[in-house]
Amino acid sequence: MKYISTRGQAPELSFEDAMLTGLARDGGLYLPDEIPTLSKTEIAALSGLSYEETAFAIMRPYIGETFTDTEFKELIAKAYAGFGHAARAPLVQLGSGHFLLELFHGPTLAFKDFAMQIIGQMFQAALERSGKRITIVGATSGDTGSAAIEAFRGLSNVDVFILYPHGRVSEVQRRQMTTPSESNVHALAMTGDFDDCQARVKDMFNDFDFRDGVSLAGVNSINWGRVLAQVVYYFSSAVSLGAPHRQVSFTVPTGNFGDIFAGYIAKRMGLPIERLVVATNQNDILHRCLSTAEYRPDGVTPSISPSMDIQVSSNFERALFEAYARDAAPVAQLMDELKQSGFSVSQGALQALRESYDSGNCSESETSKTITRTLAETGELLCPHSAIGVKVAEEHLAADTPMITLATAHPAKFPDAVEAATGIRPPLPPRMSDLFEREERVTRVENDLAAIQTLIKERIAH
Ligand SMILES: Cc1ncc(COP(=O)(O)O)c(C=O)c1O
Ligand SMILES: N[C@@H](CCOP(=O)(O)O)C(=O)O
Repeated sequence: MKYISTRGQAPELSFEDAMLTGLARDGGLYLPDEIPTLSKTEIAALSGLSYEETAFAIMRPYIGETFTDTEFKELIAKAYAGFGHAARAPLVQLGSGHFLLELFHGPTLAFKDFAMQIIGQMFQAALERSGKRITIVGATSGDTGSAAIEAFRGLSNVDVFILYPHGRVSEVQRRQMTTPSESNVHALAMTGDFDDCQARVKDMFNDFDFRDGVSLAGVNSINWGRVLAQVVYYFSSAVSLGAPHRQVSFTVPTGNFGDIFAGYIAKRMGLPIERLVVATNQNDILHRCLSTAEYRPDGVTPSISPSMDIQVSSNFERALFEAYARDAAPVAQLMDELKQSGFSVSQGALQALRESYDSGNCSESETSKTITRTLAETGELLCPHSAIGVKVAEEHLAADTPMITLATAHPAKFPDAVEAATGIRPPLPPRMSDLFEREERVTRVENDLAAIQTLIKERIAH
């Protein structure tokens, strides 16, 4: 299988190279040249498998010769061994036809662990083989950064730099990034919002001297490997509710569009998904675009769901590529327009997007009320991001099709918002109970590309 760029001007790569490359050299995102499909019989055969076995079955067709079957099974086993729940991604029932997929039992308590843990294993194996050393630079609104640091801390052939928006992540998220003591971990608190952090990361990829000089790699969901690993839990959850003999729908709290795009891939692979619902917070550019065709970022407004405070949604580019029938030219054109004031999606592409995705948004007060009400009605304590999913899902429930809402983070990552809504301050799991006593190590940086590049070069020279 070959990987192609959404902008059509970068070399085609193997899985291993696409994974280690991150952003394509034309600024686009890599996607497989064709999406493999599973027959009904093959999907039915997933029933009763462990999460690890399902991960192998779903991801294997994409990885080509990168790992042997035995190697890949070992990497998967190591990736999920540290999860705090035997099912890895348990499904709980919230109400009639409505289920919650708990994706927060990994080491950093957010869904990012599902992909980052296996990416960490795959990077390590590939780097050990090649003897190469890389510099990972990532942008985070809180969860990707902590998951990446957890996956790469202490590795001798990797430095990991994480840019997060200063003052705009929760204290737990910040401490998860600033308290690891390993010298290859570099938490950078940048002035600005998540979109600024992500833009600087993309600038670094587009500066080829810098990129090649530091052997830059990316673990944001610009990396296809991240999206691929997230496809697995769509299959595991749908099959446990009766797929492929029954359709299911999903609602996904959405920011950078990686998670819901993984659902789209699952559907293209043959999983009978009736609807994929994009749930946004007040930074609802995706909902507005799906409603009006207009994609015009107007600044991020901080919310109680900070991980979704995003207006320049990276993976929407992959969705556009599919909506334009994989024609890279209009996608490249729209991405150029995005650098100015934004763009309008053509009517044909809008129709294609609407065939794939429904959408809804959720205000701050609705988010809080949903946390309060869900606890009272079901006993489930939601994080604000998951609450947005639940609220929007409730607006899209259909009589005959079960709805699965993705619970993307543990409530203890956002204790202030949860306590304000319920009076309960959710405790951290015992393994993290000393998080607030650990010493923090962080560098404050301005939104200044050259200064950040200099800092990175100086740090890796040591
Ligand atoms: C807790 C949480 N929920 C939802 C999202 C949105 O996911 P995505 O960016 O894949 O759309 C994120 C981060 O992006 C997150 O950290
Ligand atoms: N919400 C994310 C934002 C980055 O998303 P990614 O999936 O592209 O890494 C975060 O928590 O950092």
